[in-house]
Amino acid sequence: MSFSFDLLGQDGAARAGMLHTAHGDVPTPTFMAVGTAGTVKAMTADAVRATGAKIVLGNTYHLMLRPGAERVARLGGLHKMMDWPGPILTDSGGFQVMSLAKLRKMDETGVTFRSHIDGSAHHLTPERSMEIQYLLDATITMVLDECTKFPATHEEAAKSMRLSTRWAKRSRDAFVARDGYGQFGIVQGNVYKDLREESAAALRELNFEGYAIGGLAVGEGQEMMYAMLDITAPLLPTGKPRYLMGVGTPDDLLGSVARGVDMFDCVMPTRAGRTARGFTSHGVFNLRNARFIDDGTPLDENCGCLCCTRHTRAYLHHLFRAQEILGPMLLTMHNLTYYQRLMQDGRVAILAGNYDEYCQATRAGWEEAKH
Ligand SMILES: NCc1cc(CSc2ccccc2)c2nc(N)[nH]c(=O)c2c1
Ligand SMILES: [Zn+2]
Repeated sequence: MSFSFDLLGQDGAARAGMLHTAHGDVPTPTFMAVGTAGTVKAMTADAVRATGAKIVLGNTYHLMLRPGAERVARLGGLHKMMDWPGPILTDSGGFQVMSLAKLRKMDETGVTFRSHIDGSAHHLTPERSMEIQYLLDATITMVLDECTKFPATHEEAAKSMRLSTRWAKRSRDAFVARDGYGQFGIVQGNVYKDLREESAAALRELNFEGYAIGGLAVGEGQEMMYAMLDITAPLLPTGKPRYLMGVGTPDDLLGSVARGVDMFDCVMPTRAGRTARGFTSHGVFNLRNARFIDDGTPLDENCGCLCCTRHTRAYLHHLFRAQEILGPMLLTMHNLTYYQRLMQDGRVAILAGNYDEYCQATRAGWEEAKH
């Protein structure tokens, strides 16, 4: 079956859809759990499935360095290695090189860098990034791009975006098309309307299976991010999925879905789970806070996850104070479940035509934790 996206409903700019892939279907809007080095941190594959997640992320940069793309392929691919038979989206590696690698140099051919793990030298080109994602057997492949720094002048942003556009063409030419597999272009252009328009138009020419909006959530703030979504989302094909990279908080997700985004990823729920921060329908709680020491109630009474149905806030408080590994495990499980519920309930609201009311009620619930 082919890689396809069904648009099932709209409420203003918000969309509800179904993504069909070789590894299964994904209802949208959807939140993708980040499994950077071939694992969603502190979670077994069964635990990730139990959160309601349908698609997870892998990372070209981390996996090419360790255990190595050819080794993953020899071992049967990332799905087999992770025991995750569902769809996997892999980032192309450029973003991580610029944020993690040492001695990096970028030129027209690609990016040269040394591994942050063992100092070995690497040259990542659009062609090599596509080959690595093929070896990983990624369901959705991302083009190699440059995430323009923020802030950037119009000239810097134009130069960076045009390099990404040339790399997108080379990535598209190097992509091995297969039934049920897709490749996404990544719109750049920083905070400049004309550059976002130029980037989107060039990428539409290459007829990708989906489109990501890159270069946001890089310090511009929510207001500017929303302004760029209002400009960029309408430039993308209505019948193809839109993925906002590296976003965000629960509030970011509600506002970005309202502006036409279908797919998200962020380390926020997993990282917060490891640092005792729980996202709930009543707001964010720091479970290390002494006020939870005798609190025998569930973290979130509206949540059906194992953490909320079998344990209490007092137990979570104890686990984090005692630095027990079960603390991060349970809270990661909960946070990912909360993010999935946000998307699932949002999708129902979009299909029912009351997404605005859903957002208002959800935000009102978050206020409770502040009192
Ligand atoms: N902070 C925003 C952000 C995040 C990511 C990383 S998203 C990710 C992370 C891990 C695994 C899979 C995807 C990006 N990736 C690319 N290729 N381009 C961007 O502009 C960009 C911007
Ligand atoms: Zn829960």
